Amino acid sequence: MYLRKFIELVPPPYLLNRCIHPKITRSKHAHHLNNVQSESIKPFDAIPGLTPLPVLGPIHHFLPMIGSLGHLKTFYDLFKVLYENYGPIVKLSGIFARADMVVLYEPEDYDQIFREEDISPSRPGFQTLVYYRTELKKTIFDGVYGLTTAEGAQWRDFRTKVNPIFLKPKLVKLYTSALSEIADDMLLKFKKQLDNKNNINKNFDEELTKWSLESVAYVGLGSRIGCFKDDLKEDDPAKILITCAKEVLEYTWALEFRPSPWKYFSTPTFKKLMRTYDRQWEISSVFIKEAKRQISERGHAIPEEDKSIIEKLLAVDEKVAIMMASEMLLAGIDTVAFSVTSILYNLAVNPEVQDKLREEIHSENASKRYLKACIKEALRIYPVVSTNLRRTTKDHIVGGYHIPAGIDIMSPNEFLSKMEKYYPEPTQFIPDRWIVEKSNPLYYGNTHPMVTQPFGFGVRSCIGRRIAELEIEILIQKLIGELKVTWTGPPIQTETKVLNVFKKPYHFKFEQL
Ligand code: HEM
Repeated sequence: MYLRKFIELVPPPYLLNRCIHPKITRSKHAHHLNNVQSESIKPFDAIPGLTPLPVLGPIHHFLPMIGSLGHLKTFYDLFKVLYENYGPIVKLSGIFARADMVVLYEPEDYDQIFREEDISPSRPGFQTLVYYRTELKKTIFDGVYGLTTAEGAQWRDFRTKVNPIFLKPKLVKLYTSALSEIADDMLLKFKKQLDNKNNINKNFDEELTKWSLESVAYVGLGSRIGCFKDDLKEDDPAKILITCAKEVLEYTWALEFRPSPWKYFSTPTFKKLMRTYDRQWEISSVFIKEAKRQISERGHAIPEEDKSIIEKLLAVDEKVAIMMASEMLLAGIDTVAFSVTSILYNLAVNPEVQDKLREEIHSENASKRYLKACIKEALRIYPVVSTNLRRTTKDHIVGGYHIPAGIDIMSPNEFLSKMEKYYPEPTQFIPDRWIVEKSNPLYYGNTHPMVTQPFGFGVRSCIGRRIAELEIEILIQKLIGELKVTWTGPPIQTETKVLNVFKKPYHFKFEQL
């Protein structure tokens, strides 16, 4: 029953193409065109791009062998092929069961839309999670739909409540000592396995995921959850959360980025995903209730500046605290683990950069200037999120075309960040470009500020940025301060599975200094 209701809310792609645009936006569109025709603005339909087949949409372009785009492994490859075939503005209709999309390759063009939309920015979330929160569990969530899935006034209301808590550098810094302890545990794990290179590489992403989960859970759930225990049983809350994080990505990829009829009936994968969200919510609630109990036992008479994120969230509302924990577990595990892998890989294949960083780590220099530059450079070359996204809420005229409301605008940041046009030696890992003087040709400020946006843009940008940066800085300082890292295999490859991921096997070698 729920499902049918949801289908009415979110029509399938071919219906979106046929009815929503013609009926809702085209009327506006036609009116608008009457006004702008004389100014030679081209209509939305004239934007070059993939031609859809009836019912199938443009999926045939992606089919291996017969598709015009071939078998693409990453969003980077997709954006490259589209750019080469169609130029700086490309339309995609009915892909991934979503609304029409337009890729804008000129930073000035998407800058214009992102800015004009930044009062109440809309970014469509995973539709399966939207369904879970707004339909299946509507009565539980009761209007508290989280940052990744809420839109309009509900998003604004939630973000306004949590912004002052997450964006205060002083508050985030309170976590330095706990995050250092967690990084020490990670370092110890690496050190124990130094003699066993195969083991390190086999378990590399799993161990790093445990570290990022342990770190973000400490912030979001208020206690150590014990991811590093040697004998984690299947029913251990830490083990359940590790499994949930993995399953969310796997099932979301299968349901939202591959053809799936989940909107018409509950497929087995869809049911599994709903159960995964249930388990994650239940575990988060248990931890949050425990944190609440401990705080009320201790009493609230401590200085405001010493209060933790969880305490401040609980002061807003218990449901907001659980929802925010759930968001952190969703958005703060793989993103951070991927970014650390990228930094370590780039340091491993650039030993002179690694030496320079180690020198800074061992010095008295507290600015961490070079470390921060290394992180920025790794996020430029390997951003975990390849593209930023906004859904238009009004009409725009961009690049000579009319773009109506309801269109997903994509900025291909990863693709642009690797273009010679924007960065000299774009595929080289050169952290210095983030710190050299203006007169130096490498100076990052020579490029448009919208080209590289690893944490997104404006008021809807990543709320966990400061936490992520702190976690990464602490871990990299510890690892590079004590270990030498090299890479002994062919260049690392990425693929896109919702987020960018590195392909296995890994070829890291760590040595004690
Ligand atoms: C290196 C690590 C990370 C990267 C590269 C990253 C990147 C991003 C990006 C690109 C967005 C979309 C922003 C936009 O649309 O403008 C985003 C949103 C978000 N991120 Fe992160 N993120 C990271 C870590 C984290 C962490 C650790 C947390 C939680 C503590 C987190 C929580 C969120 C949330 C809740 C949103 C949705 C914000 C909203 O819609 O208001 N992220 N992130």
